[in-house]
Amino acid sequence: MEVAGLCVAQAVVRSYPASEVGVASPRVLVVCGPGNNGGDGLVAARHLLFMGYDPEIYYPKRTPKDIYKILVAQCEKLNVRFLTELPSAPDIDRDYHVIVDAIFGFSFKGAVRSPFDTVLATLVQCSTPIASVDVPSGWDVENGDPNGTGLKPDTLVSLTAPKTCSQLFTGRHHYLGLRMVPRELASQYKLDLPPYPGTDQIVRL
Ligand SMILES: NC(=O)C1=CN([C@@H]2O[C@H](COP(=O)(O)OP(=O)(O)OC[C@H]3O[C@@H](n4cnc5c(N)ncnc54)[C@H](OP(=O)(O)O)[C@@H]3O)[C@@H](O)[C@H]2O)[C@@H](O)CC1
Ligand SMILES: [K+]
Repeated sequence: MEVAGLCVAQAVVRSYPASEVGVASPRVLVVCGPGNNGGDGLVAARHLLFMGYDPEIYYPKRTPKDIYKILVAQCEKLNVRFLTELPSAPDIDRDYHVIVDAIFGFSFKGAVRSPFDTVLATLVQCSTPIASVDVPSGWDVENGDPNGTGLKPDTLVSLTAPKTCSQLFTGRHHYLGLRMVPRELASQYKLDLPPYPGTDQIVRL
């Protein structure tokens, strides 16, 4: 999860460099869900801070497991702000340069339940670019967003290997991250993963 979050932070900085955003510390709204996808978001927020960005976190459903408590405590110690409410779409568009969607990953299924139904309804209305972690939240992991009413991320950070739904991603930036698939596993599952450049943990697809 630590490496996954680092990959996400690197992808955000590459897609939205401060020089292009036009401010010294781009403001990032990191929206976290209750599982490991949300954990990736908590880690990414911390790394974004160290990369000179200005992250804030909305984490409405906290799973009481030590791993998440520790990740929250690390952010709190660094004075990363946790929002008690998700701002409205116009306020998000006014106040943030990027949204990190770390709500659901590959374990999402069925209809979106509260409180994330209203969270996604707000994010869908935003024009701020969205960087989705592993799977655009609300998309079916296999079939994506057949009705075209869900999130339309500008960046997708696929982790380990792109999920089937990533074939339907139409945003500008697609990265693969988590450079730690054993060769035997890649061969067993016939994963045709691209080489990572140099020492990078992400590769642009
Ligand atoms: N190699 C790996 O494994 C690595 C995995 N990594 C990351 O982990 C991600 C997978 O994490 P995961 O398995 O914890 O689940 P995830 O996708 O975050 O969401 C599940 C949570 O969502 C909820 N939920 C589900 N459906 C719902 C619905 N319809 N409506 C509402 N809620 C719903 C459900 O909560 P519940 O409501 O059941 O309490 C559950 O807690 C993966 O995509 C990648 O990002 C990397 O960190 C490192 C390497
Ligand atoms: K996601």
